[in-house]
Amino acid sequence: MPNTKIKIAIGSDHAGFEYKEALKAYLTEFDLQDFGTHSIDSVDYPDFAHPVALAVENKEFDYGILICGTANGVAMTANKHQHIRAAICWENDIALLVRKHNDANILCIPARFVSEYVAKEIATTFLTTDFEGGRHQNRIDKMSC
Ligand SMILES: O=C(CO)[C@H](O)[C@H](O)[C@H](O)COP(=O)(O)O
Repeated sequence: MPNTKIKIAIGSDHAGFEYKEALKAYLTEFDLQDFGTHSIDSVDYPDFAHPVALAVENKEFDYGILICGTANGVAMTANKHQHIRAAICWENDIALLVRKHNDANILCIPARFVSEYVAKEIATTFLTTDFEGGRHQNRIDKMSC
């Protein structure tokens, strides 16, 4: 039987490590691959954001999830990659809209500013909401410079 689960690349720095572990345990209906980090020892977020973004850019994974303290470092790093639309989400409706309107393909969670409950809610919404297309596709087409 083929594995039809949605494939997710997940990564974090030390600030996001505990939420990454919680999401791995929670998102059991998805096929998650952990790109690290693997402890709370201090690390540099680009060392994890680049590999996750590259894996999504290369279409090896459907979506990415990146977690750091504010989510800004991982988002800035991931958005350096072609065809990556990494979106910082801190509440559920934003996760909904970055999928519906922006076709975001990497979810960035600010671990130091949202509860674990909200992080799980955001991740579920992000991974189960479809892009609306239409006028939003036109706008995405204009993003590249
Ligand atoms: O939030 C961040 C900046 O975008 C980073 O992800 C880090 O988590 C943060 O800078 C870590 O700070 P620390 O003082 O080294 O723990």
